[in-house]
Amino acid sequence: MIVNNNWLIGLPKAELHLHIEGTLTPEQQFELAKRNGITLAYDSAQSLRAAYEFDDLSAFLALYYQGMDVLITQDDFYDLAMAYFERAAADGVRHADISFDPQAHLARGVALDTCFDGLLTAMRDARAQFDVTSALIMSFMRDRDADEALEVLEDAAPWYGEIAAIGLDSAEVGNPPEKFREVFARACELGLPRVAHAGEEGGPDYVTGALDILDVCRIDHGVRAMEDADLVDRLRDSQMPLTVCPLSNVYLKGVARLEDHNLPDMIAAGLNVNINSDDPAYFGGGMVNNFLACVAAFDWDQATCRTIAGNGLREAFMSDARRETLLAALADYAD
Ligand code: HPA
Ligand SMILES: [Zn+2]
Repeated sequence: MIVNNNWLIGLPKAELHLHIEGTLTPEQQFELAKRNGITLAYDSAQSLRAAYEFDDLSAFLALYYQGMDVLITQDDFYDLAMAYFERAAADGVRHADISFDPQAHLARGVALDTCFDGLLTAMRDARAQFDVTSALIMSFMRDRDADEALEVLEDAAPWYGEIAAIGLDSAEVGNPPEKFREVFARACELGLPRVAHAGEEGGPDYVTGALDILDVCRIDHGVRAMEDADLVDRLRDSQMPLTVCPLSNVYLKGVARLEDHNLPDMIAAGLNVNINSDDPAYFGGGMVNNFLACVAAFDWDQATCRTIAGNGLREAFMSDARRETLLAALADYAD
């Protein structure tokens, strides 16, 4: 059966690797800049979008962290997240694990409670308005000091009950997992699950480090794990979830074309992969666009799309009841 746009929208999906700041569209950036009396370095949303040409992760991160300067108030975080949830719902996303970078906001003088209150209120409202459930991942920036991350982790104590996991993102190469050994050990002590970006631009040793040193329950990206056969065996045997972001890898030049991506090899190796949009405002759109791109590049059929969607639903941070509902909806979903 042909896999088309409408079928993919109806396919029950979870998104596990999504930076909420990466959902900030140029149009919303201008809207929030105006609301907060900020002058942007671009004269229109169109010219800002035209600047979205990235040679690598660090070129993207420079623009990405600059973009979030418009997020000042609780309402800004709320509106950002609600706009994402509305688009995600239209894409047939039924659950999203959304991550945010508190340090990027604290460094600009935006308090933790501003971020948490705005995001958590939006998450609650999105469930009621769009039937999209969600979980929150507090991510640390690996290019900043580990001491700072530890301090933020302690300062987030009032919200431990609201945090599904801690994460690790930003510039990977030169900031290996061992830099965050203490932070992740503390999170473990606090009973907080852990995920980390690894093997996006960094080599397979970053993935091994995330497993051995950070004791993560999911690897974000993980595509370069394929360069180490023993690691591939380990990931397959443990069925460690890998949150792959196909269009992100193309936009950040990890691969020249999606056809060159090793995602089909990962699936053939028996790895537990799911697909995600990472930063949809920057990398060519949301979940349906990522699925469509894979269908076009790898000739995926409905069965493959179902398997990948099921992998996401099984590994997302959601309640057992919600998972049961969504897996039943997936099983019932017609060809
Ligand atoms: O793809 C990414 N990698 C690392 N950090 C990030 N922050 C947003 N997106 C990314
Ligand atoms: Zn990411």
